Amino acid sequence: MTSLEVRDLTRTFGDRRAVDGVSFTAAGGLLTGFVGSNGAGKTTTMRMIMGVLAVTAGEVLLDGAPITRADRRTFGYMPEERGLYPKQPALDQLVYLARLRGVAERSARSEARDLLERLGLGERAKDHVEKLSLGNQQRVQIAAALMGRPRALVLDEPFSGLDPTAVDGMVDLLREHTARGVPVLFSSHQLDLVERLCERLVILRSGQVVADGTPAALQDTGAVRHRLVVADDAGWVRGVPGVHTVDVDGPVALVEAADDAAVQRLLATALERGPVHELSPVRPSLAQIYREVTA
Ligand SMILES: Nc1ncnc2c1ncn2[C@@H]1O[C@H](COP(=O)(O)OP(=O)(O)OP(=O)(O)O)[C@@H](O)[C@H]1O
Repeated sequence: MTSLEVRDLTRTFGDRRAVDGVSFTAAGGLLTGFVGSNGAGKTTTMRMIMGVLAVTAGEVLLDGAPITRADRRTFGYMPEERGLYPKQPALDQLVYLARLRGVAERSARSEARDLLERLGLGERAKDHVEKLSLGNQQRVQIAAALMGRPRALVLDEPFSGLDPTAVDGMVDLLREHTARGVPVLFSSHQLDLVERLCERLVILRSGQVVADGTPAALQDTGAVRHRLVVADDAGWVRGVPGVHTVDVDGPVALVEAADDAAVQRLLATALERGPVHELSPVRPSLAQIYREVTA
């Protein structure tokens, strides 16, 4: 099991702190989602992890020790700026990249064929990259990061531009890597996807970590919400003490209760007024949590 940690990572550009004391761990065997609005500092953090950008302060640790250049060569990295050669066939390019990582020619070729096949590009392996659609170029880029049994994966927006089938293929591949203990850190703006995939989530705002944990733990922090469905208009919930009304839409109300007593008061009041069809706790979606912590 490999663990990748950043500690107090900071990067300034002029007097602007793009990354400001960021600490988190991408644990081995887990998919860690890295989210935050445009300009929050995700790419800058990933570049520092990969050593393509110098750190202003802080450190990157692999299994508890300062990371070395040799360590980084064993990583699979998908940079924000895609780096494929347009005039070279996809297959040759993957083989070349794997050879740079020390993989023998024959196994590199068979691995590249296998990966392209699994990413739906088996028939296009000999096409020049420039002849592929953008989404297919993206698939080749993914294959490039996954070649040669990487020790860790750092992927900047790996899902952008992929169709749902390619997303599923990619997820299966990533899970094979986590199954052998590899830490996978990936950035994304697709919160529904992040919610579906991630065992761990790090949310960045203005260069700082504002949330870090499992999606379930993040969903459990903050006030518990309840959804109430009655027979008639539920506007009366606004008058129940200890209950903050988030939204009322006809007979359906979404509320935040201060404590259990307030929930019971809400239920008692509802029953006095007529039938109650539903009263249930509601976990906030990741999108809601994201909006709250990045607001
Ligand atoms: N080379 C650079 N020179 C100056 N400023 C930079 C440089 N690289 C990044 N920045 C600034 O650092 C901040 C963080 O940018 P970064 O690209 O890391 O954000 P991001 O979270 O990856 O955003 P996005 O979701 O848009 O990709 C931004 O304000 C950006 O303008």
